[in-house]
Amino acid sequence: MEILRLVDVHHDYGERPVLAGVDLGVRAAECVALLGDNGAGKSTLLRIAAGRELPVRGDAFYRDSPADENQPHVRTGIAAVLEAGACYPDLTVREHLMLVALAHGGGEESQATVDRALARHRLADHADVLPSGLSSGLTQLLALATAWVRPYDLLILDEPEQRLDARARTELAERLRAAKHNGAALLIATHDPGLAAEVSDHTFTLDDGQLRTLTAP
Ligand SMILES: Nc1ncnc2c1ncn2[C@@H]1O[C@H](COP(=O)(O)OP(=O)(O)OP(=O)(O)O)[C@@H](O)[C@H]1O
Repeated sequence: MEILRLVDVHHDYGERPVLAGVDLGVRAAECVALLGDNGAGKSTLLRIAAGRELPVRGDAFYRDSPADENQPHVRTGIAAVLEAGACYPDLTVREHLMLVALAHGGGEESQATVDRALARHRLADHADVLPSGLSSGLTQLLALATAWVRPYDLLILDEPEQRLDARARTELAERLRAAKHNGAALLIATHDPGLAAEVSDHTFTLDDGQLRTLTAP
């Protein structure tokens, strides 16, 4: 079944159209990757898919109901790591992840879940560090780790590879494939065609506000 569906989505910020009739479906256990030039509209599309922004025309559906982050079931089901997330300056890496795990109902399992996420994101040695003490790559890994300590069935990531070194990028691809094999639907925007080729079932470029198929299975 389609977890995410965009139907004839149009969006603009004033005069210039950013999205001009986008149709897209993402099924369970499927990854869709978006490539495209700077300013092509990828982040805009992802924000609409995550229910953080309403399109000026057309519809975005999460599991057949409007994708609207004000709805609790949408926040429960969609894990989105988009533009640089907000950090609490006085919470450590571990405390950030515990906060997310507990807020999403992790309960007694949260500690073990967070320990696994720290290890898998190479953050174990930085668990007690404050955000101001993290490098840009480790900050990105913390943002990505927040999605791994909570349940979701739709994962939306905007340029998840940014600022990661080669090994971290390889590990990211492994985690994304694992998430897909566990049944999640994935939508990612990336400037790394290699990452798209490694993890996606369908890759599109966003050009003149429209999706064009780059590869098909
Ligand atoms: N909040 C906003 N207000 C006004 N214009 C915006 C806003 N957000 C995006 N835009 C504009 O919409 C267009 C698409 O931006 P968007 O960030 O979606 O592109 P992108 O494909 O993600 O780019 P990049 O690869 O550089 O991240 C750009 O021209 C951008 O300047």
